[in-house]
Amino acid sequence: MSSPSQQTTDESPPAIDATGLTKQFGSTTVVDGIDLSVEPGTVYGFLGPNGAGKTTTMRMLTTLTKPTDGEAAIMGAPVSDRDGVRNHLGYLPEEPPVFDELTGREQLQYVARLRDVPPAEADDRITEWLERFDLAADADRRIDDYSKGMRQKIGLIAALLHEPSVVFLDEPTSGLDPRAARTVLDVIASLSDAGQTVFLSTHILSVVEELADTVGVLYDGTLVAEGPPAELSAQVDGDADGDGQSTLEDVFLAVTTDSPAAQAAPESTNGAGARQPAADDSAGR
Ligand SMILES: Nc1ncnc2c1ncn2[C@@H]1O[C@H](COP(=O)(O)OP(=O)(O)OP(=O)(O)O)[C@@H](O)[C@H]1O
Repeated sequence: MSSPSQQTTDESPPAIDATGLTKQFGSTTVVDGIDLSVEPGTVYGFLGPNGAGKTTTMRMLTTLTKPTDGEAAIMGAPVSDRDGVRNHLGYLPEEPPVFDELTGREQLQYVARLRDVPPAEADDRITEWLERFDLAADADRRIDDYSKGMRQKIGLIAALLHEPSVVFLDEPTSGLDPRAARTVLDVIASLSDAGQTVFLSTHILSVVEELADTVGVLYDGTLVAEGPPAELSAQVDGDADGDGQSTLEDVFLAVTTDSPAAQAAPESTNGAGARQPAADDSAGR
């Protein structure tokens, strides 16, 4: 997690800055005017039920999908300027894009070239990352023969290889064994310690509780709660999962339902405003 010295100063723009970010597919609005401001060097945990719009939001922030409305910038560079923003960001999507016919090492060398990492430097970094993720012995096998977890590791290394300022990770521990998952969590913590910003979407609340400086909960395309995890948990009025204490799970359950339990939603602690979902929010979805 971040130290106070890594917080944004007047001179530096937020690592991620979005205003009114909106995406419609046809007549359906799947991301509905969200505002985000993520400080450099912090970890932002992005939560929400299946279909809430998390991936769509990340695709807009990583230039892969054009917003229907609103604006976003990464390290001050607008996402509409794809070339300007490209080297600032790394993205691990849910399904890492890899070429089955390449070896793991070739795939990473290819990504390094695309990202303008000098070849000698790239080789050193690739060797280091492969060792860190216990992939060195398999580096020269074709990805075709890799397990899901091995592909995931390659995707993660590919997102980090050019040392981007802002990294977007969609379910980074998906398919990983506990040791590899622990390595990923340690890597995320060390990225943040080094001043890189991590935007982390996951359904694993313990990961967010451990790593996130700020949590945002998306529900039906709207940011319904935002703040430091401990503060959100402390504010939730209830124990929705019945375990005797308020946790991030209680927050999640309270703010991602149209039921009266949503009345227990916490106040946002940094300005997004906790929202009570309206009964017709899911209309047309
Ligand atoms: N290209 C598309 N065309 C039409 N609808 C889409 C498209 N991409 C996503 N959607 C819809 O947008 C909504 C949000 O999808 P999204 O993948 O962003 O959700 P998510 O929060 O990432 O979900 P999950 O947790 O299941 O990964 C869903 O209803 C989905 O069906």
